[in-house]
Amino acid sequence: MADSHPLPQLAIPMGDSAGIGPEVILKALSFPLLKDVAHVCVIGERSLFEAVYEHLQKQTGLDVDQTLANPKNLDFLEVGLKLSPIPWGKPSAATGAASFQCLSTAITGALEGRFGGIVTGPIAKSAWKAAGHHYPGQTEYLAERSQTSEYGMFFVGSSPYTGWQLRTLLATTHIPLSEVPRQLSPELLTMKVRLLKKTLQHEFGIEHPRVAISGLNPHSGEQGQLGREEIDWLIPWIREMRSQHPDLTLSDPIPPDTLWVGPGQAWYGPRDKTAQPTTYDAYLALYHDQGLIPVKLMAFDRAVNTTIGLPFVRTSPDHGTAFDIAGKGIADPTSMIAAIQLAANLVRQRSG
Ligand SMILES: NC(=O)C1=CN([C@@H]2O[C@H](COP(=O)(O)OP(=O)(O)OC[C@H]3O[C@@H](n4cnc5c(N)ncnc54)[C@H](O)[C@@H]3O)[C@@H](O)[C@H]2O)C=CC1
Ligand SMILES: NCC(=O)COP(=O)(O)O
Repeated sequence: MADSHPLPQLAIPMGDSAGIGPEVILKALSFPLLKDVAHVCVIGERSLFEAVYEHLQKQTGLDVDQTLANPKNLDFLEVGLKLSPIPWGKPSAATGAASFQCLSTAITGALEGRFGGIVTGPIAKSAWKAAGHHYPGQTEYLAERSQTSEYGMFFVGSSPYTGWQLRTLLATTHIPLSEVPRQLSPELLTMKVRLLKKTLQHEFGIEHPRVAISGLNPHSGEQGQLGREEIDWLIPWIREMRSQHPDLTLSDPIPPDTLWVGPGQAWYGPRDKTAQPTTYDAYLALYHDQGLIPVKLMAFDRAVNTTIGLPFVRTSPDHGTAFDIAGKGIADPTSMIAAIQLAANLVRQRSG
């Protein structure tokens, strides 16, 4: 397939069919601009998408010609699912098994070179568990299937107000908060910084990246008074990294709250138009919510989650399954559109 088609080849596994995945896929693929960006193959059953299309048409009064792609006009890779009627808002072992099978099929296609990238629909981790698939998320399954030990969860969002791009890597991801200090180590951060530098240089064209590192404790420990990780190993590790990577600028550990003041100003535009916010090319957050609270405050409707370090491109909208609004026709596809655009750009970058 890849040889006969000049556009990047992307697979979109549908995600959990009880959620908004199929809806945001149909909405995103109705954008004519995306036709020139990538060739897309939806992984899931055409009949399921037809049922979603008909439901949204009948139940919500959407002007379907304007807002939804007609499944008749899309390419599907079917995997033999039997999931109708759609269980709106009610994930189960069956929907978990189905979303897992769709992702698995997409990964096989990417590993065989049929797809340059995968744009995942949102899944419910609990439904995967109910189906017997004990992965913390799609990221970890993608890494295992591609035998990738060094990978990272990286979020990218462009401001609609200023055009500034917020890029955030999470050092640890789907683990309990109590585990974070135990899992953080100089070795783990060294790997994450190496991956981040490579990504910024090769995929975002930033030759000498500037990276801000968050402290772990309030006020970055306040000289050990509020926590010792910064003094005991984080600051010595940063010094060592600076000597190993002269082409990279690394900040000291910045207090985890004030770290986000500059990005907030750069995202919304500074109040004082003459003041230049202090910003970095990327932000290394030490745990999931330290990075994702600011990302979602600023960019929930448009940030993209991308897994760096894989042998193929993987992006995803930053939101989840949104079971509370499934089937209502009100899901916003902006993040899915951005995920498709970023995946296409990254595939192009990789193919030179
Ligand atoms: N990449 C993935 O597969 C992800 C999956 N999840 C999964 O999603 C499930 C629900 O997680 P939550 O924390 O509730 O997050 P969520 O993102 O699904 O929903 C949070 C809130 O935002 C709203 N929302 C989300 N996406 C929206 C959209 N496109 N348009 C309009 N409103 C939207 C929802 O209605 C809800 O009120 C969980 O099972 C979680 O594991 C969460 C994040 C990423
Ligand atoms: N909150 C981010 C998230 O849950 C990403 O999940 P996944 O992409 O690993 O499935």
